[in-house]
Amino acid sequence: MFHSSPQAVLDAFLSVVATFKPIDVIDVLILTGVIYLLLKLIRETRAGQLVKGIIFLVAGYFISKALDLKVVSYLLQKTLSMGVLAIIILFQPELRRALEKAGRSKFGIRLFGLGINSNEMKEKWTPAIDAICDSCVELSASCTGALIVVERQVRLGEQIETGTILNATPSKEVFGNIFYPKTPLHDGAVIMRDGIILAASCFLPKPAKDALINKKLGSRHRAAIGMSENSDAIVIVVSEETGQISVAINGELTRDYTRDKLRLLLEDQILNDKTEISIGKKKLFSSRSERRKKEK
Ligand SMILES: Nc1ncnc2c1ncn2[C@@H]1O[C@H](COP(=O)(O)OP(=O)(O)OP(=O)(O)O)[C@@H](O)[C@H]1O
Repeated sequence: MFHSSPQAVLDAFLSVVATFKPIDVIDVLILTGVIYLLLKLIRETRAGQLVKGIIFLVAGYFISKALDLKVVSYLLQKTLSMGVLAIIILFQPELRRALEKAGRSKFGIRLFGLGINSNEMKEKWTPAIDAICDSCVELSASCTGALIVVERQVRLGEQIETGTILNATPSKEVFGNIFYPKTPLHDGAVIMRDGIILAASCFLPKPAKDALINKKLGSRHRAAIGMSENSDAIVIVVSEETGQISVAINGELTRDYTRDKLRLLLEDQILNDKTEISIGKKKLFSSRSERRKKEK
């Protein structure tokens, strides 16, 4: 029987303190970190509703137990024990994104040695950045729609499989040919890896909350937002309608890039490996912040 008198609580507390070892601090810190990440994941996804449902089921289980409702408590117990599997299936995209995010964090990259030496990056990407900037300016002037994905730590094999492998050295002529209307590869996105045009005509994922996005944005811009939400890729869009150059990073689309601003951003992001946009651009759409506002 549990005695909850103040003396019993104090005794229990003192016995915990007496047996506390330095390793327990690490134990507590890890548990705190896991709980913090879970709460963050729940806040940022539709998991919040599910957690409310689980609390409802747990409360129902204890009430039915207390009232000795055998069948109801048996059914609730079985439902709850299957809950873990259901959560994994229902939240597969969110769990996957969270694990990918952990893997591409600075700690994860260092831990698994995935970082690429900066000289190597410069060698591979400097001519590619030139080609992207030159091409975007030309495509913009002729109002030719374009979608260019720069792959970073997260591999985009799933999207690459939907397109056609090219392995081409980037240049404004090659980009011009790919995106020229009515040619076989103009539809879809180009994916670049290690400074090379790896594939063209690739299909990109939709944003998680398509309905919350500015209605003025068409499918090309939405695909750019979706791809940048699902990975750490930089996605460059040239609008067929207005010729405007936009960039999506981390689910946020920023617009009105000139050649110089685009070059600055790409150098900053790719060569200096910045994870956030560092030039002062007005955000047209912020999927995460907008989502949070709507969910409040
Ligand atoms: N999921 C996707 N993955 C890759 N490319 C896509 C995707 N959705 C649309 N596109 C590309 O965008 C084109 C359609 O663009 P749409 O006019 O709907 O978009 P938009 O954002 O209004 O762009 P624009 O300003 O260029 O008109 C398609 O022909 C295709 O090339």
